[in-house]
Formats: sequence, C-alpha cells, structure tokens
Amino acid sequence: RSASSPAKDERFYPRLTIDSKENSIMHSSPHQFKLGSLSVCYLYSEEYIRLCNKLPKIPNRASMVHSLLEAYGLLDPITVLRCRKATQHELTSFHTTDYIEYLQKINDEDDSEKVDEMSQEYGMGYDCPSMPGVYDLVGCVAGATIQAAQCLLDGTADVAINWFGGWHHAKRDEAAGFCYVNDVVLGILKLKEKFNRIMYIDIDLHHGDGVENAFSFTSKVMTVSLHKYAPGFFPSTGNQNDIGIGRGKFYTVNVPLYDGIQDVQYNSVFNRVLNEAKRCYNPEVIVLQCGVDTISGDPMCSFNLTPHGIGKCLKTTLDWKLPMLVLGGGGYNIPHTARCWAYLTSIVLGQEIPSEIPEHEYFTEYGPDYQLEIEPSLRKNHNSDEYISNILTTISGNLQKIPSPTS
Ligand SMILES: CC1(C)CN(C2CCCC2)C(=O)N1c1ccccc1/C=C/C(=O)NO
Ligand SMILES: [Zn+2]
Repeated sequence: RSASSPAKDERFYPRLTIDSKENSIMHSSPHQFKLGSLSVCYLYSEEYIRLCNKLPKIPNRASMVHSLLEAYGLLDPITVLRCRKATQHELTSFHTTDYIEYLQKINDEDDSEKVDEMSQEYGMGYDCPSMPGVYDLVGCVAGATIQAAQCLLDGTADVAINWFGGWHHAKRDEAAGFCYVNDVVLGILKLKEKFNRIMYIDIDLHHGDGVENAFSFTSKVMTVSLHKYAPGFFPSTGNQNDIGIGRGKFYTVNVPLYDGIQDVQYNSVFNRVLNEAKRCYNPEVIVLQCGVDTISGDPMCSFNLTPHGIGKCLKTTLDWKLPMLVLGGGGYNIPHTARCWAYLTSIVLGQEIPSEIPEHEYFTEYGPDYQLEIEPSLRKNHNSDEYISNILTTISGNLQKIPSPTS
C-alpha cells in the first residue's frame, strides 16, 4: 500500500485468489491481464435493451453487444443486475425539472409533428430525434448507471459495467449530440455521496463536454478527455487550454488530437497523461467512458485504433486497483462496437477469449472474417510527434499546479 493513500478497504483490491472453476482461464499470453479475479457487475434488462435498440443511429446495437457477451460466456462470472428506472428525483439531481417533464410529456406522443413544435427548445431535432418512449429510455439508461455507481458505493463490486450508458453530451436542460440524459453526470453525483476525489476518463472520439461542464468548477471531480479536435467537428470544445475554472482550475484535462492516430501513439499519450494525473490527483474511484467510435472501420472514419489499443488503456486504469465504473458511448460500426466491448469485458475479467466469434443469433453480422480482431486502416496519421510532445508538455505543466494532498 502506498503511504500516501489511506489504508484502503480490502474490497476495492482485486482478490488474488484464483477461482479456477468459474473464473479467469489463465494463460501466460503477453497481453494477458494479471492473475486474479475482480468482482464485476453488469447492468441489464430486456426493456432496457429493447429501448436502446430503437435508437435511430445504432439500431439493435444493444442486443448485439449483450448477445456477444453471452455467447463468449463472459456473463457467467459476472453478477448480472436487472436495472431499474431512475426516478424523477434522481434525474433532476442534474437535469432541470422543465426538461424532465418535457420528456415525460412526449414519451407517449407518437405524433412527431406535434412534438417537433416544442422540440427545438430542448435540443430535440436532427441530432436527437424525438422518439416515443424517450422518457422510458432515459429512465433505464440513468437508472442503470446510478445502480452501477451504487454497487461501487456498497463495495459489492470492484468494477461496475453499463455498456449502454456513457451519454456524455446531454446538458442539464437539453438533449445534445444524440444524448437525451447525461447518465455519466448522474453516476458521478451518486459516487460523490461517498468518494471525495473522482476521476472521469473519456476516450470516446468526441469531447466529453456535458460531463466537463457539469464539474468544471470543482476539484472533487477531475475530468480527462482524449478526443478529436478539429474545426467544425462536434462539439468543437476541449482544447488543451480548457483547464477548468475557479476551484476547478487544473482539474479539467483535455487532450485534443487529429485524425489517423493509431494504437502505439495513442497508448503512449494515454499512459503519460493518465499516470501523471493519477499521481497528482490521487483519485479514489474511476469512471471510464469507453465510446469506441475511435476504432478503424467506424463510419466516423477519424481515429485508427483497434480494440487491442483501447484494451491497453483499460489495463492501465485497472492496474491502479481502484473501484471502476465502466460505461459505453459512441460506436457506429455495430459489429466492431460489440467486438470491442466484449474484448474489454474479457480484460476486466482477466479471461482470455478466442479470436473466433462464437456461434450465436447475430453470428452472420461478423462476416466475412468472423474474427474478434480488427486491423488498423491504411490512413494517414495527422498527429506529428512534435504536436504530441507539445500537448504533453502543456498538460504536464498544468497538472504540476495541482496542490499536493499533504499541502
Ligand atoms: C447522430 C450521430 C450520433 C451518428 N453520427 C454518425 C455516425 C454514423 C452515422 C452518422 C453522428 O455523427 N452523430 C452525431 C451527430 C450530431 C452530433 C453528435 C453526434 C455523435 C456524437 C457522439 O458519438 N458522441 O460520443
Ligand atoms: Zn462519440
């Protein structure tokens, strides 16, 4: 135990027993996570999956993710929790009552013309089409992430997973960027009931603006976002000089990147920034938004990562042995998104899974290779080494200004 951090409860450390029967088929392969088994919970319900399936730009994605996890046997060692809907009171711990009551009003309205009159006021429109059942969806997404956070508060899990959450753009009083509710903010507010220093890490292609805005004034939550930053690219915020304000100054970290970045450079940036942020901030709990619209083959066609590279980021944070809330996010090549989140789940479990996609209901979607691995594309990388080095210097300079805990 490092002297600086108070003696931590055993529950938050991975138990180093090797339960050979149900868990962790251990191989010595190089990328194999350390021996040991974490207690992991996963939030799910039929209604939740059905509602997520209806989202216009990611049809059926929730079912494909869930089915692949099942097919690989990844849910066997996991506590699968049926998620409940968030209450209006829970939703308004971040969102305005007006906005939540608006969602309730349009929930049963399927005459989209009538809805569209009110829509513009609450961010509903092209990016966030109003859809029947939107309040039910919002309740499930938020309820699942809040429940996942509760597992970490109770210590009933070391890692809590909600692959159908991670909607990081929603604002308190409006939908934004395809996000109707900011379940990430709601989960962090739940964690704040017990933890004093929460680190939010966002590796989605897009800047985690909604979460950053919610906590830019406080040092209780450090937000770190790595994302594409280019003129006109949504949400067009999150440059390296965006570092938080007031008491939150230096507790917002942004790593703006250009198209074409691949695993090695991305992992190097991630490890440098996150290990320094951890050393300076000494977080008690981690929230990781794992949007995978950064993968080669995603229609966003921007970054050029593979599940292996994203997996290395997850391993870096798992090695800290802190309780973790793991969320989904973007990912518009649906089979690739399922491949990636299945692979990340296997890393959390320290369980090796075969490259062959197992037979299951959506098997045909994984053609023509029917393999788990994804190769990088042959695309130019616009991130020069000097650009990266300058960004790292700036960020390191800012992190050094965080008062050390003893002061
Ligand atoms: C509507 C979708 C979400 C889908 N999409 C592409 C992908 C494939 C088909 C079109 C977008 O660019 N979108 C967006 C449109 C406007 C604003 C934001 C987003 C995406 C946000 C995001 O991923 N945050 O993490
Ligand atoms: Zn995204």
